[in-house]
Parts: sequence; structure tokens; C-alpha cells
Amino acid sequence: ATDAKNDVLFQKVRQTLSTSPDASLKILDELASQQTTFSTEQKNKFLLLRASALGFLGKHRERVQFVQSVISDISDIDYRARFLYQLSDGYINLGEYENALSYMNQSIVLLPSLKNKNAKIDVFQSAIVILNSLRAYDESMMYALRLSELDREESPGLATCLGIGDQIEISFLKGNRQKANELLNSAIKSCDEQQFFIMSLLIKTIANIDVIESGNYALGIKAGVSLAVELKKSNQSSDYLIQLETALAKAYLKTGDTQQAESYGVQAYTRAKKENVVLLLEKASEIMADIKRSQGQYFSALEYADTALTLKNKLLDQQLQKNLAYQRVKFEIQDKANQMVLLEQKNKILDVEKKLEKKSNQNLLLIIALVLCFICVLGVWLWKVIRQKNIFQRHAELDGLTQISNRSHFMSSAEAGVKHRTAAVSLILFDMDFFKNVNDSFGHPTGDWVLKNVSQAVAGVLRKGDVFGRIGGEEFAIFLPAAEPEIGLQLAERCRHAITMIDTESRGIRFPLSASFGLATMTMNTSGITNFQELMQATDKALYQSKADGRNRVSVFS
Ligand SMILES: Nc1nc2c(ncn2[C@@H]2O[C@H](COP(=O)(O)OP(=O)(O)OP(=O)(O)O)[C@@H](O)[C@H]2O)c(=O)[nH]1
Repeated sequence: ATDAKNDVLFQKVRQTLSTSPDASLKILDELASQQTTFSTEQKNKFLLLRASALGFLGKHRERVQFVQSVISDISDIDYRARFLYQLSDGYINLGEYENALSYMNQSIVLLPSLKNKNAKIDVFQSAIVILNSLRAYDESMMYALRLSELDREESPGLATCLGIGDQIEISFLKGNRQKANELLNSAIKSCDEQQFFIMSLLIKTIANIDVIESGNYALGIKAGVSLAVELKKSNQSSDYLIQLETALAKAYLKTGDTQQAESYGVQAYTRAKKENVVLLLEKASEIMADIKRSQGQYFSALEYADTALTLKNKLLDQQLQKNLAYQRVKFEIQDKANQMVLLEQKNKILDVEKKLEKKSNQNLLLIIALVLCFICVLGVWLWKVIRQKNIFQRHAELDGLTQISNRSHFMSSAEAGVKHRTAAVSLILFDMDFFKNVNDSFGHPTGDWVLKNVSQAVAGVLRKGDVFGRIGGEEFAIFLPAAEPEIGLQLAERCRHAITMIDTESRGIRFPLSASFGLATMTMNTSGITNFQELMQATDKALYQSKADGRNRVSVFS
């Protein structure tokens, strides 16, 4: 809760900073008691706002001393850049230009490492303001170009709007009217699109002042009057308003409207005095002297002219110092600019390398994913093929009605069993008794039902490893590996019994079922049956014997 409350207070400070820095400072004092509970971000914000408030109050000595005392603790690089700006702006205002340039240089070298775009914009903007005040227009133009390029990789935003705006102002300052006018439309468009209407207004103001300066008084007055109204409403950039009012005073004077000229002149003069901007006050005084002269108020004119002269001397003195300071550190400024470009390029190379690495990683992942997909598809396909093959094979081996081995599968299995036997093997053949009657009396479907149930009943009493097959219409065979005659007989009896126990009730009528069995055994002894064909024939004979003896019985080949 304290956090949120503090944030609200910070917001309030920011809003009142330019209009009533006194009030801002009071809120900051209120917040100071909570300093220990601040996060690093809040602490940085708090200190930076205090420095700004001191700047707005014109307490620049206190401001630079305060920043000097805290800056070594600021580890966040984006904030460090902003504190450096506080120092260089403070020193400009104190007339200590070399110090101002030195701190500006430190912030310039930080530029390529800054993470926050707004911090970058701040650094560029402050460098441009400082270099403009030193009339180092070529350098400030370079930074203005770089500022507008900050948005290069994204859609145009604040940086583009401010950057082109700066280029226009610098072009006018350099006297390059043509270039400034060429940029006007694109700057206003870009600022309007981003809804930075105040920037559009300032750009229009600068352009309009130039219209008046170039002697186009009527046109300048027409647009300038409404621009002044807008600027007053925005209440933010009195410097530009003072310049516009001074220009309007001049335009009205030149067109003979001394009353309007005086009105604008007095407004410009009062505002400049309040703001204490020497350059603007000097210009306003000069135009006021002209106005008073044209009104015949020579005494007042003289007073204004006197003020203007004093200020002009002060300005010249200031400018001389600025020039000297600039000349002394010019080499250093250019060196820092080069260092910045170098660092930027290094960062760009690192960036490209990172992107390339990421891309090749992505490609590798893609290849692995593709290979895995391919393996999966192949696996599924193989599995399906094998399964299909198994199904076909099972189909080829099974009897469709009873789902036990069909004749050919039974024969080959039994023949193989005989060939590879290691002990005595037995063979059972059985044939349903009077099956024709079942079909004739109860229908073919009931006959089928009987065949299925006989298969199930017999399969239920067999051993694991016995081979059971349907080798004719109602004729079945069982191959018994490792089965002496006694075991064969036992199993045959069990099968016969199982068939007689089948209950036909579920077909709607009870009728008896039985089968006749034949059994033959092939021992390891070579004197008797010697191959599968002989075994089949012997078993068949035994079966025939059972039929002849009255059915529903087991006969053993002897
Ligand atoms: N429902 C049905 N009947 C079949 C099938 N295969 C053969 N049959 C019938 O089985 C009967 C065999 O009759 P027979 O060979 O005369 O033998 P039986 O009537 O069982 O008499 P015995 O073997 O002498 O006891 C024939 O009527 C065939 O049509 C089948 O798959 N389904």
C-alpha cells in the first residue's frame, strides 16, 4: 500500500515540477521520511525528481552539489545517464561550460549501453540543447540525426518527432532556411501521428517566427496570433512563446499597428524577465525600444535600449566564454562522439551475432523436430504394415467358421511336429456323428452353430501346445506332441465327453451330439509308423473303426 501511495506522490511531483517546483519539493520532503522503504527504482526516481525540482527553482549550485553527492551510488545505467544530464544542465546555468561539456561527454559514451529508449532520447536531447547554446551546430545536428534514427527498427515514435523537430530548429539557427522548410511537413506529420501535438505546435511556432524574420509580416501575424493562443493554453514552453510574442511585436510594428506591437512586446518582455532568460530579454528589450521610439516616447525607448545594451554585453561575454570552453574541449567532444559510434557498432555486431546464433539454433531444432516427425511417421507406418501382415497371416491359417487352424495350417504344423519330435507323438481324428441329420432337421445355421460349439468345447480340454484343426466339413484333427498312447486316449475321451455335454437348448430344441474318434501314436521306435502320412492313415483307420462299431467312441490304432 505504501508503495502505491509513494508512486502516486511521485506522479504528482512530476506533474507539478515545471509549474510549481516549490510544491514539488515540499512533496519530496514529505516522501524523504520513507526513503528507507523505497525500492532501488523508487529511490532513483526520488533523487532525480529532487534534482529536477532544484533546477526548475533555479537553485543550480545546490542542484549540482546534490547530484555530485549521490551519483556514485547510482548503478542503474539509464538513471546514471539522466543524473549526468542534471549535472551538465546545472553547470550550463552556472556558466561553467567546461564542466557541463565534460558531463555531457560522459553521458554520450553511455548511449550505446542504455536499455531504456526514453533515457537515450533524454541524452540526445540534452546534448542537442547544450551544443546549440554553444553554437556547435554541426555537432548538435549529428545528434539530432541520430535521435531521429532511434526509431529506425520500429515505427516512427517520439524519437522521430523530436529528432526532425531538432533538425528544423538547428537549420534555422544555422540560417539554413531551405533545409528547415523542406523538413517541416514530415516533422509535423510524424509528431501529429504520434499525438505529440505540443511538438507540432513548437515546430509550427519556430517556422512562423522565421516567416516574420524573413519579412513576411502579414502572413506571420495571421498564423502567429492563433499559435500564441495555443502556446499559452499549453503553458509548457514559455521560451518559444516569448520568441513568438517578440516576433509578433516586430511584425505589428513593421505593419504600422503600434498598439498591437506594444501589447505583444510588453507580454514578451514581462515573461522573459520572469523567466530570467538573458537572450530573450535582450531581444524583447530591443523591440520595445523600437516600439517606444515609433510612439514618440523617447525616454522610455532610451530605457529599453539601455537595458538591451547591457544585456547584449552580458550575452557577448557569455558567448565568448562558451566559445572558449567549447574550443578547449572540442577535441574531447569529437573523440567521445567517435567512441559512441564505435561502441554502437560493436553492440550492433554483437546483436547480429546473437541473432545468427539464435537462428542457427532454431534451424537445428527444426531439423531435429523434422527427423523426429519422420521417425514417428515411419514407425507408425511400419507398425501398421507388420500388424496388417500378422492379420493376413492369421487369416490364412485360421478356419473362418470355427477360428481354429484350417486344414493346410494344421497339416504343415503337425508334419513339422512329427519331424522335430523328441518323444512319442499322437494324432486324434474325429468326425461328427449323423451330422447330415442336424443340418436336415434344424437347418444349416444350426449345423454351423454346432461346429463352432464343438470347436470351443474341445479346445477347452486340450493341453497348451496341442494343435487343433478343422480338416474337413465336420471332421477335426488334434496333434498331440509328447503324448504316449495312454495320454492320447485320455485326451480323446475327454474331448468325446465334452462334445456329448454340449447343451443345444439355446437353439430352441434339445438334441444329442456326439463324435467318433480315432487315435494313433508314433513312438521314437522306427519299427512302426515312420512318417506323418502313415500316422494320418493309421488314425483314419481307427476313426473308421469307431464309426463301424456304432459311433460315439474312441478307437486306438493297433
Ligand atoms: N452346417 C454345415 N454343414 C456342413 C458343413 N460341412 C459339411 N457339412 C455337412 O456335413 C454332412 C456330412 O454328412 P455325412 O458325410 O453324410 O456324414 P454324417 O451325416 O455325419 O454321418 P456319419 O459321418 O456317417 O455319422 C453333410 O450333410 C454336409 O453338408 C458346414 O460347414 N456346415
